[in-house]
Amino acid sequence: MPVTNPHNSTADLPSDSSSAANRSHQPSDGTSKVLGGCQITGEGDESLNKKKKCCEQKLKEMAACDNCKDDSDFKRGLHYHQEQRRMSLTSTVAVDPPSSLDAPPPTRRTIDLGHGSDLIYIQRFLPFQQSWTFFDYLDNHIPWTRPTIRVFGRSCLQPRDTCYVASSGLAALVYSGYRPHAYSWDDFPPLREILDAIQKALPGSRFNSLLLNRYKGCNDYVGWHADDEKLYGPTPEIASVSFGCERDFLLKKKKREEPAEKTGDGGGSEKKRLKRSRREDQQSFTLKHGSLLVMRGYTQRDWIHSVPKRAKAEGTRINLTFRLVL
Ligand SMILES: O=C(O)CCC(=O)C(=O)O
Ligand SMILES: [Fe+2]
Repeated sequence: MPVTNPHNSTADLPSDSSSAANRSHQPSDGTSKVLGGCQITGEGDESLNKKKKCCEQKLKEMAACDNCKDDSDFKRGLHYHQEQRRMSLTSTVAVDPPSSLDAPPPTRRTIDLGHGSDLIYIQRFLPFQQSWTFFDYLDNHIPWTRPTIRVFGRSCLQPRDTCYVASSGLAALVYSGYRPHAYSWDDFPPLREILDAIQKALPGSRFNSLLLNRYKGCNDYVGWHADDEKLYGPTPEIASVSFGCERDFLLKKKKREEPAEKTGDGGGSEKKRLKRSRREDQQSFTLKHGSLLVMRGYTQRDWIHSVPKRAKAEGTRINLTFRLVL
């Protein structure tokens, strides 16, 4: 399977032409619930490798496990918000969340992927209610388009809505034969507020462009790709903020050609090594409403990522990826 630049090739193929990798790396939806048309998983903010353990301890350690404890408050608040939205779809969410949502400061997790790649995940990066206000603004004011792109010589509709914002004078972004118009930051003042919050959380980091994606339901997706285009340099930092319906974000290590080790044990230790490496070479997050995920170092060189289709993700999700064009 070719590794692609962000929005071309397999990343944007229609589902009927998705690769085997696209189908085989999707964790089960067994723990999901659907509340008001939006998927809320029963899981915390950790990678799947750790989530199961967290949930097993849930009953024993409710007092000690912040994520489990926070999650139920979060779900209650989300349910509450959706009720309010149902009652007043035109309002810009001027309702207060339950008071138990006020408290905890955002917890930051760093995930070392090895070999100079790492991730930061902050589940509650933006306050819950403010995040719905951003969601409503973005949903209604961004000039979303669903462009026709060219993939392997074929024209197809990109499987999600998109928009691009960039500072003036930067090299143009072109992908899959499509060159998005670069809107100005001044056109959408709330984007600056989000950018300021990111820069405060990541001192020393700089971003001057933003790719926006809107997934309008379970069939919208982004296929496996790396954002490894030359205009971002060798170690791009990409800050990704999510609003609305939770979706899974998968990471998978790019394949390297490695000669098989000869161990003389009938292949037993080789099998163990492969099993271990398969586990270590995948990460999965359920990206929550108001969360921030940052990919850093060599993540784009050594890993690919995707947001696969999810039958139960009926609601709309908006994702913003802030990048620095060098
Ligand atoms: O929607 C997401 O979380 C990821 C989007 C993405 O990978 C991209 O825009 O390059
Ligand atoms: Fe990406």
